[in-house]
Amino acid sequence: MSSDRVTLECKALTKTYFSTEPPSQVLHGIDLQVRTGEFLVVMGASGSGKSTLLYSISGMDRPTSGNVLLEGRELTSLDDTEVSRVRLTKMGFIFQQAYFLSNLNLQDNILLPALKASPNDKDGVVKRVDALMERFGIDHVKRHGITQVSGGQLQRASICRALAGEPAVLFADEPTGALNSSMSTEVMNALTDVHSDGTTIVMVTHDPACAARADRVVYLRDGLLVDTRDQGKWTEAAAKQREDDLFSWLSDNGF
Ligand SMILES: Nc1ncnc2c1ncn2[C@@H]1O[C@H](COP(=O)(O)OP(=O)(O)OP(=O)(O)O)[C@@H](O)[C@H]1O
Repeated sequence: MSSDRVTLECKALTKTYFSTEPPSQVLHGIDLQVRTGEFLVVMGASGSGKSTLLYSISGMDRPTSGNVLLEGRELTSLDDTEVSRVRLTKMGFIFQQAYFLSNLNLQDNILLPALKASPNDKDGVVKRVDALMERFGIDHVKRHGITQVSGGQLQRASICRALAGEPAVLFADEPTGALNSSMSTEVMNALTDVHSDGTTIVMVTHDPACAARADRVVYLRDGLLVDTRDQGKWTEAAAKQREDDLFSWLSDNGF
């Protein structure tokens, strides 16, 4: 359930890639507010700029102009070291491919960033990570290597790692993109759970079934936000209807 407070905001955000000839402007002035506790999904056709938007508002990349504010703090004026610190302590990330170190077991991979963020709170971090792994059903594989678990387990481990530092916002870029449909449901159930705890989530997805879980969906076309859809709270009972409604809204937008 989202509140009236705003956790993340961008204003007049633009992004031009100068590595191409000619340079290509991908974002053309995005204004967006993400409320505290909100689950927001960004959709749009391939190449519309969804990942670029996600990277630009999460400090993974620098926008060309405009402002990004996290909990009221201007990110765009920080230097790279300060941005890295904000990412480590205030943000969690889940990607399509789970990036883990092959020489560490699952638990140590999950612990790594949170221990880096809070080196003086080792006991607290370990306790939190243990609780997360139990909650998301991977405590029995915590000593396994990363090639000894399923894709769904690995992605749930990514969620644990992203939440271990108690982030203000969780960013997910196609978190189910590499999963089959039952693993995808597993992961979306986990994210729905995380959201019901009050975590703010911003997710990019192509999948209407995943997007149907969100409180709100925004539609990006050629680097502009052209439509927004409030969906209210997701329930399993109404899931099919909600997916159908979302699908027709997406079709109207040319998806
Ligand atoms: N680092 C980069 N340098 C130059 N151009 C880029 C770079 N990253 C993305 N682009 C271009 O920017 C445009 C938007 O890409 P982006 O990945 O943000 O779109 P998307 O909506 O997430 O696409 P998809 O759904 O296919 O992942 C594309 O034309 C892409 O080729």
